Amino acid sequence: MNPNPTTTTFMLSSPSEPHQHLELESVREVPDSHAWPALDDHPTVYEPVPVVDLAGPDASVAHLARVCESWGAFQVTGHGIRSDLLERLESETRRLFALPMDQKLKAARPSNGISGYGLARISCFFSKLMWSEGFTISGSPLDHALKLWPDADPSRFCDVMQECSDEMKQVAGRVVRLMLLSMGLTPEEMKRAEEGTRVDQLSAVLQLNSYPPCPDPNRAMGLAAHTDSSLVTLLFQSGTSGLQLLRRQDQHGPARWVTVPPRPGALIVLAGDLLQILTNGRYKSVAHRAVVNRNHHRVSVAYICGPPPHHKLSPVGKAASPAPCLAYRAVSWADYLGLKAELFDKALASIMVAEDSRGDEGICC
Ligand SMILES: C=C1C[C@]23C[C@@]1(O)CC[C@H]2[C@@]12CCC[C@@](C)(C(=O)O1)[C@H]2[C@@H]3C(=O)O
Ligand SMILES: O=C(O)CCC(=O)C(=O)O
Ligand SMILES: [Fe+2]
Repeated sequence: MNPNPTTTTFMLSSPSEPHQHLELESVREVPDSHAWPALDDHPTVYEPVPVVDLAGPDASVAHLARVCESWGAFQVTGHGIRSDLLERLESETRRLFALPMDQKLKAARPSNGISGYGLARISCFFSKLMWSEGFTISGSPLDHALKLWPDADPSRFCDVMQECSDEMKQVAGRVVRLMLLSMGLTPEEMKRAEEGTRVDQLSAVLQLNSYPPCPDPNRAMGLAAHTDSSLVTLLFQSGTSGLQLLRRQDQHGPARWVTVPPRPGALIVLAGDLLQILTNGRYKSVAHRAVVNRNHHRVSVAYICGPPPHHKLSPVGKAASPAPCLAYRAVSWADYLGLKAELFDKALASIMVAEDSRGDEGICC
């Protein structure tokens, strides 16, 4: 599957690209720099996205295994994160993106850095710019808050971001554990799978996304199709739809985009590439994208979480059919991010163990 039909090898030349930091909200017409040629690459269909209630019987491992295998994503309720905290998360995210561009640029992400304000990192793989802005928080949000609001109390922003990260970590830890339990691993395999993936070990970045209203939504792309590099991503979306999952009913069936409708209080779980590696290809990462709309300013916040950056994750359990053996070599999140930055949607394939060399390496199961 190539979730990125418009991917090119074209790299945007430099940060001085003239339209890179457009104030999108004041643009009356989609400029050529932001006009995407092929948005209808697959049909968009309605299909109810599975819901897993962490506080109810839905959280059964058998149900979860089916959902992970056939969707790689679900809405999660009963997670215990208070709705007033999620409301504050949304309003602080909106407050950040409502700042004037020159203020946001004071907290710009350095060219080789992780944290700060800027275009989606995947932008360099596409010839067109996306109709969105992003802000990545890795570690403490304090330095960012001081740059964004030099004359105001930073705690208003920092407390919400910190509290949300802490709560989302707990939810992510529970979800990852349930996913591993749902694989029916041997006790030995389970022990190995839990190394680096227990709740107290998880590390994460918080990605704030903003999608201003767009005068011609059929020609613009909010965030192009991609998979996250995480074990799992927990996504909060505001009351406007925009997130779409690329779904295939079976391996050879046609792909289509399925919209994830906003569900008050729910978070969305997206399986990431590291989950695909850890589960030996059984639970595949889900390709997703964000589309834009004419009237509403949508925001979303992704808690992108994985093992400690330098922990080497290796596959557990039998490889998903048809591959009979170990499918991926062990890799750390830090190294995998390097591959992703270079190879984008070819990163997973680059760490696959070639079928004919599996036996020679003594790693055939
Ligand atoms: C830890 C990370 C995951 C991420 C790259 C990053 O270093 C920080 C931002 C993350 C993000 C968020 C938007 C989508 C995405 C593909 C991107 O371009 O930046 C993800 C990256 C990822 O999951 O690989
Ligand atoms: O805004 C969305 O719905 C998707 C965001 C996303 O995919 C990401 O931040 O990785
Ligand atoms: Fe994503």
